[in-house]
Amino acid sequence: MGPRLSTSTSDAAAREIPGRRAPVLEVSDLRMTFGPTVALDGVALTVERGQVHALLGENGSGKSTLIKILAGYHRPDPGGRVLVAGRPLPFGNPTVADSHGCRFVHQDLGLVDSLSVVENLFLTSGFPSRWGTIRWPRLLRAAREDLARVGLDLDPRRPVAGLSPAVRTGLAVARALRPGAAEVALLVLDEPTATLPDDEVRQLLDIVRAVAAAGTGVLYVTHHLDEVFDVADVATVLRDGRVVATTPVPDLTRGRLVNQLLGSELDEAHASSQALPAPRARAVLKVRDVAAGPLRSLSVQVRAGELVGIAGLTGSGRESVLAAVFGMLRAERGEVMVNDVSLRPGDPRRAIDAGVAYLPANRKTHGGIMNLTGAANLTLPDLGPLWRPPLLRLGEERTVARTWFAKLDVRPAAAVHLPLAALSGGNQQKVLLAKWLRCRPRVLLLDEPTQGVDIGAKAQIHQQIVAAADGGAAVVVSSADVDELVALCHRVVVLRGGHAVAELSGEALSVPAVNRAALAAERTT
Ligand SMILES: Nc1ncnc2c1ncn2[C@@H]1O[C@H](COP(=O)(O)OP(=O)(O)OP(=O)(O)O)[C@@H](O)[C@H]1O
Repeated sequence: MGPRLSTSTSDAAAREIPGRRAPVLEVSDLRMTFGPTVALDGVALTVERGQVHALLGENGSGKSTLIKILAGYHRPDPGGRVLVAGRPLPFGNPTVADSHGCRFVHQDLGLVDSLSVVENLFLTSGFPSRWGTIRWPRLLRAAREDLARVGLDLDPRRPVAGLSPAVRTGLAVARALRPGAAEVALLVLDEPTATLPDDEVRQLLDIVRAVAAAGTGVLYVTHHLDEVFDVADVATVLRDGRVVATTPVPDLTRGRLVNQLLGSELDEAHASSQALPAPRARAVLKVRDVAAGPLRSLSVQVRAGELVGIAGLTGSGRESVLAAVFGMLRAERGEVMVNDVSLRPGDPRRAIDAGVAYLPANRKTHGGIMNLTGAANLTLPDLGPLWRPPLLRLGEERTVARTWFAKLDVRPAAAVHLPLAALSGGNQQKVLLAKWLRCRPRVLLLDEPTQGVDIGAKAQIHQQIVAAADGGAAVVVSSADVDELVALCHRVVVLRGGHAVAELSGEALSVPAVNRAALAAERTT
């Protein structure tokens, strides 16, 4: 399953040394500027066959820009060179990237929920047919082969809608690896585990190992340091568009990796352990017997100044809780009260008027407005203080934005003026969080608040969430990241099978205890 090597003279650069096959990817001197921003500055990187090569870096360090160049989406500044399995890759053409054997699985997996596994597998490549009739037996056989290639034992006729996130990601990988015009030399995975719970991360890492074992080189973008040690052979760290280091993983320690990432030591234990404020007596948010989708029943009360976590595996109902409380997802049953106001199912407007702010997990579909500036996105929900009819005081808006962006370390400094689309993914997340923190909500609902955020910024975000609670907000955080919940919350409600099966606080609150409760077969409360 090696990469096909061209024999044309223009591909003399194929550089076949007898007995040694060219690396699947060789990047040299890659530079990319967006106006005054230097996103990549002389980047060089090599991925060998069968290697898992982790690519890390702070938010805005240039990872996505590099991937977008490989995918043919961006054209870099002149001078850089990319070889795929020894063949020069022409820039700015997604089809050519594909025919050179580069495949990509982005965070947005591009699956169609209403279709089956087999239909999704053939969606992009077309269905084999004879005289206009789809040859289903052949299709199902090929689908089983595709799934087996990534170690997935799955009925291809199943609808995609019911699959867990790890299996969905595996399916997207299987689709990317479908044999096509060129054999797959390089698979690029862009933060594939951003919102996966621990047990699903393990499942996905098995898939990544299986892909590499078959000879494909894998470029694996992540912010999760544990995954580097679990799955990667080599790690390259970018900072401000430059390669800081490329190190074989056996030569790395966690401390050394953090140092490469941040340019300084970060005391992670210290950074994530916050002194939590003392909750007030008054319950601000009262949720009683709410059911919505996989969530069968949840009752919880949250006091002013209190931080409550929601934990649970995929399918436990965790992902539905905050959307149902906010009203974005119509609850089938139950009651939500904010102080004395009763919220209505499916009526987010009423929730906002009652002082509820909700940061959804999916910033692409429910998040910010990509063509508005960072400052405009920040101030959008509450323009009142900036409004002097008939004018919006733009200077004041920028000052407010600068203050908030400094608190959350939004980069670059020009983010205030830049459209949201020009910010890196992690920095977009920080802007959207700042937007709701600024509104000083009575109830703050946060779904995966630090997804895609680097380890340094995560600590800053946690500080600001705690500060919101200190200011009197009742905060509920739903996260697949159990470490985050344990570091940030007074108590954590664990869901399983749509019900709350445990509530852990004080001494009893720990990562193993939450994981045990999430996995335990029986209900413990
Ligand atoms: N379309 C664009 N226009 C202007 N600047 C851009 C554009 N895309 C990226 N940038 C800038 O290039 C730099 C690198 O961004 P990039 O998205 O590559 O970072 P990243 O390492 O992927 O970050 P993250 O971990 O947050 O996803 C950032 O300063 C970003 O603001």
